[in-house]
Amino acid sequence: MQDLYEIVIKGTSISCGVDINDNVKIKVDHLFCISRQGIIIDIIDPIGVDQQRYQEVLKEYREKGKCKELSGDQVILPGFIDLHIHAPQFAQLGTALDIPLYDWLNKYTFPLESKFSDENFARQVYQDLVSQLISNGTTTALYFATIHKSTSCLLAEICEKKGQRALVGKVVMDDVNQNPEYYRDSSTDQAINDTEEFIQKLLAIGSKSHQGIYPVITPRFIPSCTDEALSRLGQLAKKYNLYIQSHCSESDWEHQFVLDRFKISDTQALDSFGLLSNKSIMAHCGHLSDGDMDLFHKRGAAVSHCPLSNSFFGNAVTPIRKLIEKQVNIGLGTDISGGYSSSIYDNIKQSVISSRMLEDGTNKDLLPNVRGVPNSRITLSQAFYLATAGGGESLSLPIGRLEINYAFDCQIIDTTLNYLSQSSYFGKEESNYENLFQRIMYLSKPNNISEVWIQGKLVFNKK
Ligand SMILES: Nc1nc2[nH]cnc2c(=O)[nH]1
Repeated sequence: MQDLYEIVIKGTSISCGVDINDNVKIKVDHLFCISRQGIIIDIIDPIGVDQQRYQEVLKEYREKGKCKELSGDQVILPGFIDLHIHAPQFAQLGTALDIPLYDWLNKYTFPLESKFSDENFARQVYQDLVSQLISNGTTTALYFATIHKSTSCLLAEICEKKGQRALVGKVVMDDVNQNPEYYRDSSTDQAINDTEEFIQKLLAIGSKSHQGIYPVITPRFIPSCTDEALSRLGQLAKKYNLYIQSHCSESDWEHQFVLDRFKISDTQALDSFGLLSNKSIMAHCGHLSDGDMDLFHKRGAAVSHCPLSNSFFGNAVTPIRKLIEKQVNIGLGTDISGGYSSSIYDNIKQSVISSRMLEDGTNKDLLPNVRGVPNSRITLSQAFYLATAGGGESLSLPIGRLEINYAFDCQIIDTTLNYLSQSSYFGKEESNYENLFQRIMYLSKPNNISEVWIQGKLVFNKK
């Protein structure tokens, strides 16, 4: 007879609470029981009513050699969900952040992305990127590829092989007046036909994958697309019930461009083309009006908050606390390479810092009472929520929480490196886990991540 569980993991987890305003939830030395499909189907507490079952399951799975027991110096965190990555831009990560968005796109980014017609080049960059993201604890990734159909499929295949859950879009840029000749779809028809072929290929890859691979409708942003492409992409999204991603009100320039072209906001324009749905994830959104936020909420659309990138290109701090209060779905994104880091940890930190600067204001020459925007700060556990459960809710997938019926996507943190643990100073009482959580968020380095699991499979092992 088949075992009930494929594997049992014994260890201590830190995961977010039910609500974004709750503190993190700590489960000390629990048994996480994982099905063959990679789903957490049972979590057993060593104390209380489950005590006897705990001992029985522990004994049984130890004997079967199917129990993995973490040490007291290891902690399980949910894997991170990165809701905004430009995969080709990994090749220029950490460079070229010296000029505004429009110039950056034309001077550095479009020339780089145009090279992804070359399959060998694309393979090298995409393999390095996916490996690095996984080792950074990113278990689900929402990617923009490039305009090239075949290497966009290649990115999905690489994710599938490496075991990362991925949502991938072939980028559409068809407006001859807005995109350089060397890097644009050759016509609107071709952009749409390539997108439809790409969707079918990804649906086929996804149907065979263990962890999930999904196609995404990807108009780069309104400035790069014709009205016809935008409306046909909206129709394709509806026909196949697909995810949609784009940029929305990212900078003064982009926000104003759409206002000038349509006399309505970016949010309203995306909506008018059928591109704002409960499967839409829009990057940045730093310049949304209150009405735009209400429309996001009404449609169930999500914001991918990219605080590092926004510090360079956003011209403003995205008011995340206000979006939370308006019950808009929000997750975090690295925005490689508008953000210089491929780590969601760095974006958790920056989201807290940016929100504090928004609240306090930045110009010392103004009086404190007019310097900032009151009630704008978010807490560290709210930022962690965005990186985990918030990402899962944005994608409507059962990911981002270490709870029953969620995928077992996790990162195992070694707290002995980089002085994360304070137990040698203060003892090992449970009350220190809240501090440990904060130190993991603020102080950990990539080498603190010793293992990464996606959909119940070990996909990264530092050893
Ligand atoms: N940050 C960012 N914004 C964009 N807007 C359109 N394209 C891009 C891009 O590649 N990065």
